[in-house]
Order: sequence, then structure tokens, then C-alpha cells
Amino acid sequence: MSNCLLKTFVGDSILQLTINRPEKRNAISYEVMNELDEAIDLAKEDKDVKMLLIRGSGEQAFCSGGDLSEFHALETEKAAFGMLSKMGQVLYKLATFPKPTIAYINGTAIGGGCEIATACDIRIAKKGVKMGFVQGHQAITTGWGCGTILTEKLTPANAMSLLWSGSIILPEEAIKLGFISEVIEEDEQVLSILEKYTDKQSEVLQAYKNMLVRKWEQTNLRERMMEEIKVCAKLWEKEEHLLAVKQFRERKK
Ligand SMILES: CC[C@@H](C(=O)O)C(=O)SCCNC(=O)CCNC(=O)[C@H](O)C(C)(C)COP(=O)(O)OP(=O)(O)OC[C@H]1O[C@@H](n2cnc3c(N)ncnc32)[C@H](O)[C@@H]1OP(=O)(O)O
Repeated sequence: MSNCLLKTFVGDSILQLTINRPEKRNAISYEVMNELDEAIDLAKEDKDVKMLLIRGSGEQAFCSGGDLSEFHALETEKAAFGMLSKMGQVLYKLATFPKPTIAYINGTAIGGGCEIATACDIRIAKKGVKMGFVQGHQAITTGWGCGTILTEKLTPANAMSLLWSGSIILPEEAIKLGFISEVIEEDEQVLSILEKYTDKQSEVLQAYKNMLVRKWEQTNLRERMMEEIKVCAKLWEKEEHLLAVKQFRERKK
């Protein structure tokens, strides 16, 4: 059995999903996508799960985005769209998950790693971690549809600044931009922060989440994410992007 996504209960009612590929800085492979998809479905139905918490394994990374050692093989728009839309569906499911979702950014969050965090309701960062929507540096756009979600959650100017610049930022700046809610020094602090939510009844937590989800259904969030994904797929097959991926893969040779 694969252990690329660890599922553990922390506290009484929080299901923690840990992306467990530290040797690849917790990059997202097809296997992780499938496991995430399945875990989200199960957690939705599980009455014991009040809240989802997503983090990366180890100290170094939350998630380094798509697994370039796997996805470099996708060289056409059609092939790229297949992968991007698959993860886009998973992240739509995460964004509209009926219970609270928290990203604990315990290490570097790059590219698609920031997209996963964006799909969560609340982002908590460990002191000193680096975060960046670096896709523009690789001649693509956010390919899993979460640029759209970012514009729902941050002010348009702050969302555009992050997406256009591709800047790597630290938690202090991320708080100012509204991307991060809290910064902690020790992993253990996450639980005490989350207690102020988990001490409420599930019905209360879910009713508030439903307000957001209803708005996103009425404003066709899924379709808007798919439009975003199509744009990335078009850029994916271009020489500039294929070259950027090649450069990353060959940088240590
Ligand atoms: C594809 C979807 C798209 C989207 O739609 O959003 C994206 O996600 S685009 C962004 C893709 N991700 C990246 O470009 C990040 C690439 N990685 C890095 O920039 C750096 O690795 C890091 C995340 C900043 C960490 O740097 P550092 O701590 O110095 O570690 P190393 O660079 O030495 O990496 C260790 C090890 O991990 C492998 N690795 C890291 N990221 C990925 C990745 N995304 N895919 C595959 N493998 C990855 C890296 O190759 C190293 O392995 P070895 O060379 O075997 O040691």
C-alpha cells in the first residue's frame, strides 16, 4: 500500500492529511492526487471528521507543486490538460469541502503547493517558510485552477501582485497580503489555534462553510477554474515552459 498521503487523527476530530514525499519536497504525483481525492471523499462522509488539516512531511517542505520528474513527460496541450484538470477537480472538491479546511504551511510552498494552500479555508505558516506562485517564472500560469480561488480570497490587487510577480515571500508579508492568518514557531501550536474552531458544533462550522460554497456554486467557480486550467494547458506545450522544466531537472548535472 502506498504511503504518499498519511491520514491521522490529531485531537479528537481533526483529520490530518500529510503529503509524504519529503525526498521530492512533497511534490504532487498522480498517486498523491488519487489519494487526496479518495481521502477528501471519505472525510466528507465521516461523522468523526470535523475539520481537515493538510501539511507536508518533514521540516523542509509543505509542497513543491507538481512532480516535474513525472509531469515533464507531458508535452502537448491535451496531455497537460489531462493532468491539470485532474488536480483541478481535486482542488475544487477541497475548496468546496463542507467542513473547515486548514493548510499548515510547515515548509516551502511553491507553485502548486501554494494552490493547495489557497484551496483551504485558512492558512497557517511556520516561521521562516518560503511561499511563491512561481508558475510565471516557468512561462505558465496557475494550472490547477487556484489563481481563480486566490482572487476570491485576497483583494484583487494582492492576488494579482502574487500571481504576476511570482515573488517568493515570507510569512510576515503573506500576512499583510491576507494569504496567511497566523504564524507559529512550533508545530504543536497548530492544535491550540484550531481549538477555537473545533470547540464549536459541526452544524455551526458547516453552516458557515455552506454560505461560501453556495456563493461559489452560484458564480460558477468550477467553470472559472476550468477556464484557468485551459489557459495553462495551452502555455504548457510551449518551448519556453518545456525549457524551464528541463532546466530545473538538469540543474544539478
Ligand atoms: C505542475 C503544476 C504547476 C501548477 O499548476 O501550479 C506547478 O506546480 S508549477 C511549479 C512546479 N514546482 C517547482 O517548480 C518547484 C521545483 N522545486 C524547487 O524549486 C526546489 O526543489 C524547492 C521546492 C524550492 C526546494 O529546494 P531545496 O530545498 O534546495 O531542495 P532541492 O531543490 O535540492 O530538491 C530536493 C529534491 O526534491 C526534488 N524536487 C523538488 N521539487 C520537485 C518537484 N516539484 N518535482 C519533482 N522533484 C522535485 C529535487 O529534484 C531534488 O531531488 P534530487 O535532485 O533527486 O535530490
